[in-house]
Amino acid sequence: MPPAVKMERSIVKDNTYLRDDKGIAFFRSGVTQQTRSPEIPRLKQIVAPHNPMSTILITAAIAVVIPPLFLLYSLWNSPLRAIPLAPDADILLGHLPKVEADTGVWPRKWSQMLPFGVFRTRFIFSWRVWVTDPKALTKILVTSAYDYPKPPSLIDFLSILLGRGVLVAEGVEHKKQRRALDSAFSLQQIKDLSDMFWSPGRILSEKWKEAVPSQTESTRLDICPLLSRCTLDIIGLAGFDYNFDSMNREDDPLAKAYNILFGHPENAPIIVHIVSLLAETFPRLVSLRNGTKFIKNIVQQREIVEKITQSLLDKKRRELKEAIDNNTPHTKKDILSLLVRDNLGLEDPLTDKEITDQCLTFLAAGHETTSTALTWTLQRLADNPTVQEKLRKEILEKYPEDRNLTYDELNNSLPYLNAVVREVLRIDSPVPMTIRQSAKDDVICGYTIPKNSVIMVAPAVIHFHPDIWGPDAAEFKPERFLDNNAIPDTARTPFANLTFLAGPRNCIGQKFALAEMKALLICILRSFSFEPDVIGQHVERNSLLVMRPKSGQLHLRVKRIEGK
Ligand code: HEM
Repeated sequence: MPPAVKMERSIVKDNTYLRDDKGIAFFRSGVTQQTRSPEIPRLKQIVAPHNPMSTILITAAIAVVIPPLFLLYSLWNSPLRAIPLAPDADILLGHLPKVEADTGVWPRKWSQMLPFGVFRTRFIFSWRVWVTDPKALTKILVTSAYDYPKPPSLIDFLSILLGRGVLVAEGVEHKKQRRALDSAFSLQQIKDLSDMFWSPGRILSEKWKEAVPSQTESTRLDICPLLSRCTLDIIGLAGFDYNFDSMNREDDPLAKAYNILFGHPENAPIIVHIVSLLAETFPRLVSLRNGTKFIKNIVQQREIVEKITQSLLDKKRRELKEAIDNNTPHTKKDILSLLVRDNLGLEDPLTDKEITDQCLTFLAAGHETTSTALTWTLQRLADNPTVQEKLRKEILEKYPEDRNLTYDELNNSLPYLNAVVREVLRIDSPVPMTIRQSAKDDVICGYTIPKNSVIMVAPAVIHFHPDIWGPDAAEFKPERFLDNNAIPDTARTPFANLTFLAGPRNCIGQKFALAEMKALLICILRSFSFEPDVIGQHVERNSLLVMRPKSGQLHLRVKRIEGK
């Protein structure tokens, strides 16, 4: 017979009790045989007060109460509380609803009413530090860029979407990838690629002509879908010589998987948003997010994309090998072909996975950014008929014949087009804000920034600040980019204009994007004029990664240009 003490312990530990009319029977986990103890009266005394339900309730109460208390205490105790706080916070959600409403509008107001340089908002349980001061931005984006990575929970989410391409990689991994990509995005390379913009641009025009039959009356048209398909086709061709042909057909497997991946990330279930926020403080919670149906579906689609991009990579390798074996020039111009070629000569070459992850990265970074930039351009032109007319006149006078312009012609011969594009990208930056998290303690604008603080870098705020861009900062005025003297000294730093960010993580595709926007605008403005659907209508914006119209649509009244 085992000693009484030993039995007591095993019962309490096993925690599985049954009471019968003769006393207490206890079971060991996994042991089916019922054992009865002669020590029953004493055991009864020990075990009887334990009610499993109350234990569960107490544990649940602790689990619900302790983390918020801990978070509240961290908020209250944070050195970030010395930074000026934006007003208008909701008691529970803080500034989150206002920051999410109509991109940039509220943070812009706060930045202009609080002292210049830095201010703070609250997202439920965590502070966000918004930086507008150029010296501080130099540190965050350039001199200490690798000490301000993207927040780990964002990296985790982006890795699920994109793999670990250059947009997601951090530190040495990022430096390696960026070096490997540099020559594929060199000026010469972009010049070679710019011929690829014209054919999709003309298909877009033809499609719109079908939708806008009359030359005398305007037609109400949602301009978003075809602009989006057109830039998808361009990045497919330029990125990896892949023809989605998405303006003509909808059954391409890569386009289908990609559209599910990136369709509408803002439609993710609320649990995904909440866990993402909490994961800033409790990183392990990301596993909860990753178990959702939403994320599992994303992983499935990414696997489809990965199979296709791997077969594209194999094709590029075969083409390169053939050229080498036959001693013929390797004439492929797409970014993936160049990456495969350049990779051969690298001391520390990219792995297959690193290369295929770049394909998804190019799609994600280079598709919606450019199409939404064009969406906002057409809206600005519709609202500003004088600018629209002046721009069309410049294009038609300089190039009456419809032909493919070279990169140099696009860049150097149409100053007003250049000014319009730069102004739209300033005032309607497609990436209106980006987010970083300090990897160590630091001091910014004289304030202590402890490790793990979340930093907001927001073109949608900086570009509207009168202390940087002058009193007309909020106005759409392409002319400011025609006359160098019209730009105040405070705006003549890379940190005043952050559409493509700055520093080692700036947009690698910016020359490509500018040339693409110009080529497509030429194709469009030759054939169509635009008016607002409703005069004076404000189009609300929404941005998870890219700033789109909130409704997902933008209707304009479109008319054919006579004779075109
Ligand atoms: C108007 C169009 C575009 C805008 C406004 C834009 C803006 C940006 C911004 C703000 C970033 C930095 C994001 C961050 O670190 O938080 C970025 C990064 C990037 N962009 Fe663009 N982009 C545009 C078009 C393109 C195109 C066409 C491509 C490719 C062909 C491209 C490729 C990339 C890549 C690969 C990165 C990651 C760079 C790195 O982290 O080293 N972008 N872009």
